[in-house]
Amino acid sequence: MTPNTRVVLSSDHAAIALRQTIATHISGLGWEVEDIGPTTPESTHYPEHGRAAALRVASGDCGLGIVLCGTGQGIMMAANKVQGIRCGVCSDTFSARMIRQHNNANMLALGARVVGEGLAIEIVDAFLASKFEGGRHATRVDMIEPVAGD
Ligand SMILES: O=C(CO)[C@H](O)[C@H](O)COP(=O)(O)O
Repeated sequence: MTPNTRVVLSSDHAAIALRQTIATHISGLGWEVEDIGPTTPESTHYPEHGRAAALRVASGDCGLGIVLCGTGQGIMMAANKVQGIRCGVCSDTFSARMIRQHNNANMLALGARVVGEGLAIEIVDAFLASKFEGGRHATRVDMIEPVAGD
């Protein structure tokens, strides 16, 4: 099967410039980019943007997603509420590699108020270049299931 090389990007107002820089960068690497905004700097709500990007990945329309907000945390939480999404927030390249290799993450979250542009690009590169290793990690990823709280 041909891998889906389409990557969806979204952010809130805190990360527009970094998101656009990443879009240009990965497009230059040959990835097909779906940048779903926003493009204007008005204050907006990260849950909406996290969900919108996650739905594009969960539907199979995009193979991977990259979402950004001030810390990366809120938009990661929102993305992970969509069934089938495994999104990790990363501030280092080791974690970006591991969330693909061990956790089969299909989305990466970044904090534009946490990491600078150079590091963010390296994190994105590490994420996109890494592949799920399967094996014992597949068993564990399959165990990540929603459960009702008490
Ligand atoms: O990081 C975020 C969520 O995790 C948001 O980007 C942040 O909370 C937005 O803050 P503000 O409205 O003050 O710009």
